[in-house]
Amino acid sequence: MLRIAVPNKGSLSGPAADMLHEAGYQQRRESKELRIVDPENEVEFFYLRPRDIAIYVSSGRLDIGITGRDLLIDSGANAEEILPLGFARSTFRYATKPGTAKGVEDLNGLTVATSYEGIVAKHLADSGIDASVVHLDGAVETAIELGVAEVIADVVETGTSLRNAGLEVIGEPIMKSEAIVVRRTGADTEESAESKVQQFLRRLQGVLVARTYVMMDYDIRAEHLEQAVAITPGLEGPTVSPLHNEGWVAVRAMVPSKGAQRVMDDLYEIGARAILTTAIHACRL
Ligand SMILES: Nc1ncnc2c1ncn2[C@@H]1O[C@H](COP(=O)(O)OP(=O)(O)OP(=O)(O)O)[C@@H](O)[C@H]1O
Ligand SMILES: O=P(O)(O)OC[C@H]1O[C@H](OP(=O)(O)OP(=O)(O)O)[C@H](O)[C@@H]1O
Ligand SMILES: [Mg+2]
Repeated sequence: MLRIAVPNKGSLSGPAADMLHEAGYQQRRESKELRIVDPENEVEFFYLRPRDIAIYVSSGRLDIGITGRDLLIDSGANAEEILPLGFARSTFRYATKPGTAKGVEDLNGLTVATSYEGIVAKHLADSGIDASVVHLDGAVETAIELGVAEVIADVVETGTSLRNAGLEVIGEPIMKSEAIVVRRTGADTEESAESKVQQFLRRLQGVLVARTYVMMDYDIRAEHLEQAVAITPGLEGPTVSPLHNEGWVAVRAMVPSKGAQRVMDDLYEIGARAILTTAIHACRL
């Protein structure tokens, strides 16, 4: 049975459960459940604090886990990213009251409050900056107002929390994060478990593709086919079938959903008609 760690709370929890559900896995019915078995798929899910997941996985007790890239790096655990999942995207940045500092080079002698001590201590050391780091559990934006630090380093998505606290980002982002699948570094799983891991990853990749592509069908005169194929190259090449109406062909290709309307406009311009897009519910590439 494959043992998988899933975030139990926070920004990662809901989207991770949705993705697993879309991939055909059973998920817990209520948020107090700590583990569930999905016997049909031979998988056991453990609902753990996102911050702890890389540590459990690195211990070898759990095969894989879903966590944030920033949390993995912060933990310093012996685990590696094996698949980015495209949700819970954020940046990790320094911020201060306007006028305190312009960049990381101005942080010497200051105190930085953060929940991500591992990332910050390493970044300061790598930048040759001698600053103190104070660890807080969350809501670090308030630390400056309350005099605990002059600088914070935190997750920034929309920037709303920073604006509300009257803070502004300084310097370049320390890192970009998103939800990821992690696995113990150098895990030498036995063959049957390895094939289960690969099947799990293929299912999640299928969800990612289904979320980012649509299926496009259209009819076009054969003499414009090459132009049309250049617009909709598909993944391995589009399917082209003859139409009963002589001189016309039907084309079917996967197209990134972002920009699908523009693709339809371009196809129409070169003479394509009956252009349809349909959602993809699941796929294996
Ligand atoms: N506003 C946000 N937008 C996108 N991702 C976020 C946001 N806040 C946190 N994350 C991501 O969520 C992960 C942190 O999860 P964690 O559960 O520890 O914090 P949280 O989502 O802030 O929840 P909590 O309410 O418990 O603080 C990190 O990978 C982080 O980058
Ligand atoms: O840029 P924004 O869109 O405002 O998002 C970033 C904020 O979201 C998270 O906080 P959360 O609400 O989880 O509270 P926390 O600080 O207690 O973790 C994160 O720690 C930032 O504070
Ligand atoms: Mg938080």
